Amino acid sequence: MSRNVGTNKRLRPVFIDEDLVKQLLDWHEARHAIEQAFVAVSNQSREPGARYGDQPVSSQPARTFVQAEGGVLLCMPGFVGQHQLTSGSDERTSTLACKLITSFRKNASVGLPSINGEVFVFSSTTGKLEAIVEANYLTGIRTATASLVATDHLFLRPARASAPDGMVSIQLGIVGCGFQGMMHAVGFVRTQSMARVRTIRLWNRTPARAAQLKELLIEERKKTDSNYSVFVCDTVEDCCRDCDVIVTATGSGEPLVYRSFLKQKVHINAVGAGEYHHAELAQDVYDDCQVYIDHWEGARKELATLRSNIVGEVGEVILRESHPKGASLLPKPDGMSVFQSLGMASEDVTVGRLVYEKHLKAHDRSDRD
Ligand SMILES: NC(=O)C1=CN([C@@H]2O[C@H](COP(=O)(O)OP(=O)(O)OC[C@H]3O[C@@H](n4cnc5c(N)ncnc54)[C@H](O)[C@@H]3O)[C@@H](O)[C@H]2O)C=CC1
Ligand SMILES: O=C(O)C1=NCCCC1
Repeated sequence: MSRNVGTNKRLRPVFIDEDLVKQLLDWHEARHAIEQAFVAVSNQSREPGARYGDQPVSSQPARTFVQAEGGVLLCMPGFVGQHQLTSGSDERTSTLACKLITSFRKNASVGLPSINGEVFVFSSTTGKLEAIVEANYLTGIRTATASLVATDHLFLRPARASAPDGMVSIQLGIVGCGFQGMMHAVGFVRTQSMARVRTIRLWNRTPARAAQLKELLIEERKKTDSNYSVFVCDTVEDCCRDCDVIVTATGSGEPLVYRSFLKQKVHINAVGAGEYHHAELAQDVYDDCQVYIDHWEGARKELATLRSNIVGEVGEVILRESHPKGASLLPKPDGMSVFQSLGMASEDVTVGRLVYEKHLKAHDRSDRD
């Protein structure tokens, strides 16, 4: 009997570590993977007869949380069917994966990231585990990219469409300069075809962390041939002042951003999770904005106490752009929009698959099942 009968050709799954993930993942390809995830989830949310046959579908239950002494373990399984790996390609793939990720807030005191995870990628035909992808950087780039995609579809595209030269420039505010704040700031400066970044305002509870991010963004300015200014702000109010786009990425359990800090028209990506997922913005912000989510299934569970006008999923906004039937879900032209980012398994599924496929391409494809 062949040694592989009853097992499979590859004896062990591929392990793709953080350094490799950083080499393999690119902001533009990640964007396509995240758009596919958003669209797959929203296509699936439609009535079966109203689904688009040319778009991906998904299966993604609400994630589970297991509380431990020092933090929490999240289990995030998902399947995305018939998604495109690269923009414009005819090739489709289906991916089954599960991210296991922990959030241990006090890890900074022992020099570790507070969020640590892995994505397990399975064959969607045999169910065999094919790859384990370290998912700290992956979670950073996928979460920042989800905010970039939401910002583009909800705020920048409409702004570009009404700008005489089709160009938009923004003042960006980053409230919380930890790992996610840093990834979001870098994401905005690396993808300036969406909007030129004019100014970046930074606030962090410990100002030294904002100062560190300022240094990094000054380095990025040279690499990206940009000319934005970067300011470290003493207060959240000062950070938000005159911003067009804001990212909140803290662990705060208390409101940090109030309506009076904000311009009339602003887009906020609310990413951080304190005790619950909508703690960073004050009720007077939620009273006056339109909220967009990544997925209803998760929102029903994790945003159950949110009092606001939830318009719908970002993926449904994207689907209606390309298949213009029915009313537009876009924010009111002079209103405030909030992308309430929970984070969802489908994002890790499509980005995990992208990393794995790029790894196979870069190495020996022949070891594939
Ligand atoms: N929506 C999503 O998909 C994801 C959300 N997250 C959430 O994003 C947040 C940031 O995560 P990371 O940057 O990885 O963590 P990190 O540990 O690198 O940074 C945490 C940040 O929160 C700030 N912070 C903590 N408590 C605060 C308080 N009470 N008031 C003001 N600032 C406070 C810290 O100063 C720091 O800037 C967390 O809440 C995390 O759960 C993380 C990953 C994905
Ligand atoms: O979606 C994720 O990944 C996470 N979301 C909330 C905090 C931990 C990681």
